[in-house]
Amino acid sequence: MVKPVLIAPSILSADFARLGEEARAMTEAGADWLHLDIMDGHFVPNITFGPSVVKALRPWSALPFDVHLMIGPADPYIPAFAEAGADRISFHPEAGPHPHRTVQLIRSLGKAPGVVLSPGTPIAMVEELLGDIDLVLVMTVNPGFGGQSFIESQVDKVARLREMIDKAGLDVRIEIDGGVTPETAPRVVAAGADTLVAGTAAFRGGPAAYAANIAAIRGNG
Ligand SMILES: O=C(CO)[C@H](O)[C@H](O)COP(=O)(O)O
Ligand SMILES: [Co+2]
Repeated sequence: MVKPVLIAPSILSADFARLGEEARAMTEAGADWLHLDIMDGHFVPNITFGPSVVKALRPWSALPFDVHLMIGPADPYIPAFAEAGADRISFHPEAGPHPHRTVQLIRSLGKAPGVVLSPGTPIAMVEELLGDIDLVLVMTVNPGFGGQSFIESQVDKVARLREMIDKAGLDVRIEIDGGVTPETAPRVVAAGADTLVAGTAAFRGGPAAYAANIAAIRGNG
């Protein structure tokens, strides 16, 4: 199933003192979704922000908010992120003992569930959930920080996952997160990805460069 490639800039690389303006600038520059990285200093070795910041950002952009939870446990906080304005909520299956229950919770709140595979996490961790989710987020860096180098071995994982999804006739997006640049993007798209998160490559150069950055990642640069 071929889908148009969507670009989801991660505001992890935005100017945190001007987050609202940054969200608006990325929206006007042609982004498809805004990716919001939630880190708790426990599941990953970094801390970002919580539902109150998601809520504060909501008036600045009408784009879908793609919330990437790097928190453990995730379930107790999911209703607050849904209430704050998340449209899509993805979680790491290692964050709790019952990932299918987490999928059900996200769905019950009217949001699109996604499961995240870290570089060391096998496809088997999502296989039984594929029929119930909207998206698999394949991480091409270890979660926790922006600006890391793309991990090449994950390209083959994307290809295997695409084959599995297509063989089952499922409508599940494959999103890539970490080290996405105009150079790495075409390789993951060729392997079957249809949604690209970009932090560093989307926000470099400041607001005047955002439209060109997005076009370059999309392959129209
Ligand atoms: O989830 C993340 C890190 O855990 C970020 O979304 C990701 O790292 C984006 O940043 P960059 O494009 O700079 O790698
Ligand atoms: Co992310």
